[in-house]
Amino acid sequence: MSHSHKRRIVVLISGSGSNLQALIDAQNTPALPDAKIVLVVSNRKAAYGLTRALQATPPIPTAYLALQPYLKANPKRTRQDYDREIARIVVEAKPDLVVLAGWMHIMSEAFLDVLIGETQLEGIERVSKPIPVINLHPALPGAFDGAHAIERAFEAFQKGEIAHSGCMVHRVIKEVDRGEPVVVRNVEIVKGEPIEEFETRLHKAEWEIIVQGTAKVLDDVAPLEGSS
Ligand SMILES: Nc1nc2c(c(=O)[nH]1)N[C@@H](CN(C=O)c1ccc(C(=O)N[C@@H](CCC(=O)O)C(=O)O)cc1)CN2
Ligand SMILES: NCC(=O)N[C@@H]1O[C@H](COP(=O)([O-])[O-])[C@@H](O)[C@H]1O
Repeated sequence: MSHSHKRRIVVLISGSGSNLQALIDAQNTPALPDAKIVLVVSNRKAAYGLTRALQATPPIPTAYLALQPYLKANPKRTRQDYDREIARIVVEAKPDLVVLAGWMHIMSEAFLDVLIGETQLEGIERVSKPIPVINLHPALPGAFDGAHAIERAFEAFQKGEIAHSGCMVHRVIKEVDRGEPVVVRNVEIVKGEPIEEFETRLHKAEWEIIVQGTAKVLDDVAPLEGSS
């Protein structure tokens, strides 16, 4: 289907939002044409990424929902109920694409089933076309799945187990960080350097690949008008 209006992106964050900022800055540039971040969702109230969204021009709507307060307020509900609530917030924004940009929460199938139209939530239309979800991960495919990947890769390099590390954007499936890679970038680790220098190098690579990966999947799911 060719595209006549801005392609809609929802971004999920948990922290500083430097990758969200890369996406904000790339909107409607040749790197990310005809694209609009329509909502930023955080599971942490103090996430600076929420501030980045509100300080964007024009400001980007935000939503906040944390797991533990949700369970405390709803003692009969489960983590899956929480994930469905996140899915509701996301789907109501009618995205073409969902980007996990430092979202530090493992999504159960309850979330993914809503996004692919398998589950219909009460009060909202069933998703008619699966909404792709992608994730930015600070390691190479199959290398350091899960949390704290940067530290684990750096430690493995010190032990001589790896020659370099990297980062990737991948599709999100139930199995954490095992979805199909969309963009993969090797990142050098220099012998003797402090982890901070490696981390800085890696984040700079992430800021590039998150835009590339978002543009690539958007072009798959909502091609620009006139594109082949
Ligand atoms: N179903 C999927 N969910 C998520 C994926 C995925 O590929 N499939 N990617 C992750 C992102 N991620 C690494 O890239 C990641 C984030 C968080 C965790 C984790 O262990 N989270 C803990 C809580 C940690 C905390 O609150 O500090 C948890 O969820 O219990 C692992 C990997 C996003 N989700
Ligand atoms: N497993 C997921 C994970 O570790 N994600 C990592 O969180 C950081 C978010 O930074 P940001 O909040 O500045 O964009 C990024 O380094 C991203 O790779």
